[in-house]
Amino acid sequence: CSLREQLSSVHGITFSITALAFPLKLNEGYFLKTVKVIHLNPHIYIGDKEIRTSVIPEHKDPPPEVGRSFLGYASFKVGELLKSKEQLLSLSLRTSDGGRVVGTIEVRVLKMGEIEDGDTDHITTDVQGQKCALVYECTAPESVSGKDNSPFLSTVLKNPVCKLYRFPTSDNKWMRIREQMSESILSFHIPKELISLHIKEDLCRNQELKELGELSPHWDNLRKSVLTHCDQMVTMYQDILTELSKETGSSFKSSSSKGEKTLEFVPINLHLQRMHVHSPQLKDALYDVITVGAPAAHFQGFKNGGLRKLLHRFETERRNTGYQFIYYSPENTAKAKEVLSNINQLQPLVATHADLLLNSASQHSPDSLKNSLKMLSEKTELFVHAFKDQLVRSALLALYTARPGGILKKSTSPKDSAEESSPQDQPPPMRRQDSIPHHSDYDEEEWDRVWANVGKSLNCIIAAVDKLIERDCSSEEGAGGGRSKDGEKDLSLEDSTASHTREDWYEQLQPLILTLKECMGEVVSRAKQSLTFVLLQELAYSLPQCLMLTLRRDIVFSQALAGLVCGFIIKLHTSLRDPDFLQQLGSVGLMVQYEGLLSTYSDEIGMLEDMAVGISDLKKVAFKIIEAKSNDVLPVITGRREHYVVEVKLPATMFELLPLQIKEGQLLHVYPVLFNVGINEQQTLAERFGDVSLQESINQENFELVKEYYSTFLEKMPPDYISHFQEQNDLQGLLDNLHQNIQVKKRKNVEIMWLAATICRKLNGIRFTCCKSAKDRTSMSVTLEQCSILRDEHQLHKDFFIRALDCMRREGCRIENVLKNIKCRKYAFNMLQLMAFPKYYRPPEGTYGKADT
Ligand SMILES: O=P(O)(O)O[C@H]1[C@H](O)[C@@H](O)[C@H](O)[C@H](O)[C@@H]1OP(=O)(O)O
Repeated sequence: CSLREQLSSVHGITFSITALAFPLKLNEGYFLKTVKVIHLNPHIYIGDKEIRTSVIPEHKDPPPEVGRSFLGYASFKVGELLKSKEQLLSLSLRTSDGGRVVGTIEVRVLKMGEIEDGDTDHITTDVQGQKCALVYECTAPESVSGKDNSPFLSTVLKNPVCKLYRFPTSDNKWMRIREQMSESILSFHIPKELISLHIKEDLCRNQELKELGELSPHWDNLRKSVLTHCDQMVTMYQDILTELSKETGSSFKSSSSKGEKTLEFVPINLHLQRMHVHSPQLKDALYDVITVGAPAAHFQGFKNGGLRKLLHRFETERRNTGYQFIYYSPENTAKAKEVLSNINQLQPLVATHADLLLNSASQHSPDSLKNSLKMLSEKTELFVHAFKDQLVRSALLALYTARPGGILKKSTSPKDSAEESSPQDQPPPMRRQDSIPHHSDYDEEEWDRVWANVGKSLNCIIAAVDKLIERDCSSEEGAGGGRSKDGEKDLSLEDSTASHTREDWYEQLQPLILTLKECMGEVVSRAKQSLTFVLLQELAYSLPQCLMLTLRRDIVFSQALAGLVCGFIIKLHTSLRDPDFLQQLGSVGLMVQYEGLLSTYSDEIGMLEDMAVGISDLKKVAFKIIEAKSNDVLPVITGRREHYVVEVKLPATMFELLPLQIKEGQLLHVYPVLFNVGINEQQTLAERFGDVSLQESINQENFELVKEYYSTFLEKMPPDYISHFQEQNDLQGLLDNLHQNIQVKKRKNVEIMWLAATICRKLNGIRFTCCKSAKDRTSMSVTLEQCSILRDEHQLHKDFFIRALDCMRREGCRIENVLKNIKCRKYAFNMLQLMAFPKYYRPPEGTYGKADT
């Protein structure tokens, strides 16, 4: 510290000195291990001025072990070092009496990160001797106003840690801050839900593969091999689920467990980080950030990169390798899964409505019959519509050629780029587009006939119902409504007519319903088989690799989804009384903004590649809010890999507050975006010797997504709201600024994160901050964000900005987070690392150091 103070007064040279003070070459095990007790005291000169560097404050007596552990002195002139050819001095280390040489020490110039930009006023943000205003712990998680932790939220959030602070405002009043950090049982609940769904989906697909019918030997062998692997995968998912189910009541996976196989689906160190501000003359305000380790497949590792690269490479290879299978584009494969899922849902639905119609017929109730018919017609139309896809036709043909004896006799020229011919028992040639075959003998119209029969039989039912109702009316009129002339009911006549027509209605409709079901069965069986054949192609290429990629994607998605659901529920809960928010939720959807602090160097490249795909996959999720009918308010997930619906349950009193459409089950969408800025020493290396293009393209792509979201927001929210919103917020200005910052290619441009976070908060979105473990860098970032908000929105006294920041980092929730993860109260940074960090991301002295992470 004294060195820093002295150096900072020497203009122009501080940078080199700070850089010099720490990287004394201590990378040999011996030195590293002993440096703490050696008290290596080189004398540093600036010009003629000698500066002592010592770990022992000059005014204090050396601790007793110094005599035993003191190794030696060395001194040098900075000028000499700077002038030296290699920027390196090799010095003899002498005993304290200046006699014996006890070793050598190398001193070299090292330029790191911001230090190079001349930003060297201090290594850490600590202001020595200036304690923060006030901080104390509180056990109960009550809010400043005592309102924001309802029993509902506490069913999801667990083990809160709370800290209270008091900081002065610029007009010398006090603001009170409650910082809260809670873990969530969703960390485990969502992965379990999701894995169960994967098992269900995969079992169903495996069954459909088995039911594909007779295939020619080539395809049959392929199917057998696919089934063997797929069954193994299901077993693996089942084992993981069994293991996870043993973790009853768990709500936290520590950073040190990130590589554990059985916990792979669980997000790392997931927490709600909340700041509740109560400042004089201003409204109370809540600021939430979900902090979580970047969703990534740590157990599988990053040797070959992460999902973004792996998926791209896999798809390119698959497209270019016309070998033993038919190539369907990812879009077509996804469509096949969608149609299959629609069929599986719609067929039983149509069957149910058909039975309800018969039920109405047997009750002889015209109104009920009309209603049942309406429902049946609607569902049957949806059913018919589900098959209206060229893919079903081409898949039928492909399957036809794969049946025994179904060899292609001649190829026709492709109708469009998505349909080319492909001989089946021999490897097809290389092709870049979908290689769907054609067959001259194939009767395409047969499918049309089968398909049209569903519509035709529905029409028959409609006509029959109309006729029955018509006849019923006229017979009632003819019979005088069953009344005698004097107005008395002629019971005997009514009874006989009723029993006759009741029997008639049921009997007349029943065969028609049977025909409809048969026609549907025929369509379903053909379409299902053909689309399952498309899925077989997806699995056929590079089988184990394909399944490992699916597993990796499932793992990453599960971690991302757990965080999202947690964020969504908290956001919904805190904004339930805000009608503008609810309107935005229903009509625009919610922006979910992720701040990534990963470096684009070494393993973290792979993590970032995983994270980018995991977050982008969240687009496939929609939320639905339902009324809780019991004490079980945990969310339920339905759907399949291409599309999930998360049902969030709200207690009746809260559910009542929702707009009608949402109460009626409107699907609520989310718009995930990710901005990443690496800040550590690894990022310095990436910038110097590596590649930052991954970060650049992610930021660029996601900026476009934010822009799109904002235009939808402007379009869908009411004009009055928008004009008020625009008066209050210069969102366009922020967007332009963000865009410029993304374009400018400045090193460690943390402005990008601040702007993206501000845009998200202004647009009522959900904030996330992530690094590898959500422990060290994340803690620096969220505390900085909190203090910046206090400064910009709550008039924190400017002299207290750094003190508040240090105070939060030293004594706030985040150091507890570190403790909770690694059982040690130290951020896992060393001096060298911190020198590379942007200034405001450095924790105070004494809070960081070697930690066994
Ligand atoms: O929470 P993180 O910032 O991902 O923790 C890092 C830390 O930044 C780094 O300095 C340290 O060397 C470790 O790699 C930490 O990661 P762990 O996952 O090991 O906690």
